[in-house]
Amino acid sequence: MNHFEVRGGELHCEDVPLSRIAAEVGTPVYVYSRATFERHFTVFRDALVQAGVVDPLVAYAVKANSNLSILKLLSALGAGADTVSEGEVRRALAAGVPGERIVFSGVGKTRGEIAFALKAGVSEINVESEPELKLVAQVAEELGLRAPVVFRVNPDVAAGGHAKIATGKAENKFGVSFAEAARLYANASNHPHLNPLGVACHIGSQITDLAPFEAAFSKMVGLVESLRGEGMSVERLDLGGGLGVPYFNQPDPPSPVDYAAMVARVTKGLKDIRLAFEPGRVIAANAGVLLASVIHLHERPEGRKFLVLDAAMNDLIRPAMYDAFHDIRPVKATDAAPVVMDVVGPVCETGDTFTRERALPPLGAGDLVAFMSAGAYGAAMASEYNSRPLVPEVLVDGDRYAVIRKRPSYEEMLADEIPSDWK
Ligand SMILES: Cc1ncc(COP(=O)(O)O)c(C=O)c1O
Ligand SMILES: N[C@@H](CCCC[NH3+])C(=O)O
Repeated sequence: MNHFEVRGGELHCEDVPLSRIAAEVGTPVYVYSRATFERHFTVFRDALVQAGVVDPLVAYAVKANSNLSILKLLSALGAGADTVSEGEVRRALAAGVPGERIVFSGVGKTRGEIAFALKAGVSEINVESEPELKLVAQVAEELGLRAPVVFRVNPDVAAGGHAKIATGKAENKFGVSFAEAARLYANASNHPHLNPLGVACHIGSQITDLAPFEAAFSKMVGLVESLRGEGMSVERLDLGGGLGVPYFNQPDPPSPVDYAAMVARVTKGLKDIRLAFEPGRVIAANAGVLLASVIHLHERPEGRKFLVLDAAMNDLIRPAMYDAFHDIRPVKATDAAPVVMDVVGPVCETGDTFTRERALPPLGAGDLVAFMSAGAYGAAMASEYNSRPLVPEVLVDGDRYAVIRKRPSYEEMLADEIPSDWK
């Protein structure tokens, strides 16, 4: 079931023509399908349950798309939240995610953030280094409580994909090294203010092959067994996120069903353990598009064509940052022969190029285009670079839509700045 499809010659999100949103809200704008978000979450969770995983904690990675309305609808389906800052913990709480379904990850949590999360009753603080373990213990002692900690272990597994989003190799900053995990776990077990619950790993993002997951998860299962063998209690194994999504012309990732079957197979020997997952992209990416208007087509006499849009790298940074490919579709379908062009934004950076030499239908000023698969790491990574107001977001539900983050006015954009009165 695809909720972004051409009907009557025009691209729709569910039952709403994208041209209507462009006319009423303006462009650039992110447009999300509620039904797709809900389906993706349900498919992921149900795949695990059907494969035999009992009561998985599916903690949606808030960073992928952190809009409160999105968090609210996932929370209502039973989703937890994987968070990496106090801001994300606050978002999750504000959206109604109960503390016991919140995971707090990240390599540099501050004292204040740890205190906030502990007071909020998060389910696990994923500790990523020895100094952080000490800090969590200190804060827990000051607050007079026992901190639920899970050790994020770096399994030293290469996940493939773009180097900027690989996290599971020893050279990456994430997690305690495999070799020190047992010692730190034992220290925590003997500490009055620490309650070690288990271990976690997250090896990267947009992973399109099961093999690296399987290699990492097998190591984690071995670690749980050896910790238990040394008499330590391990009740949780958090397997992170990272499952890739189809980005049009790229290798098809494994389905959630294949992923779940592998998880069930690799973990089946472990008894009395709760599995947790932190999927982000697989829930959000294909649930959203970035809708933009063509400002003009600039044709050089030598032949190169630049399609200049009103969306730019500040609205969708993935192509500039990771050379990411997003399918670009005209909102009005046409059979006209394609033309080869570069698609660029108005920002003053050469990197503000969404794609080079892409064959697209003829397009000109005022035409609308949609960047597909933009629901994850799109709006969440947007900025105001070049003093462009933060891109708004719209959620579609059947034949209705709601603006779930408005476009700030220029006055609002400037309002937080305090001009100094220095001479
Ligand atoms: C700790 C952690 N968990 C989960 C995720 C979500 O990853 P993805 O969106 O690839 O599922 C990330 C981002 O890669 C992460 O850093
Ligand atoms: N922001 C990245 C994914 C990073 C995942 C965060 N650990 C992307 O758009 O592909």
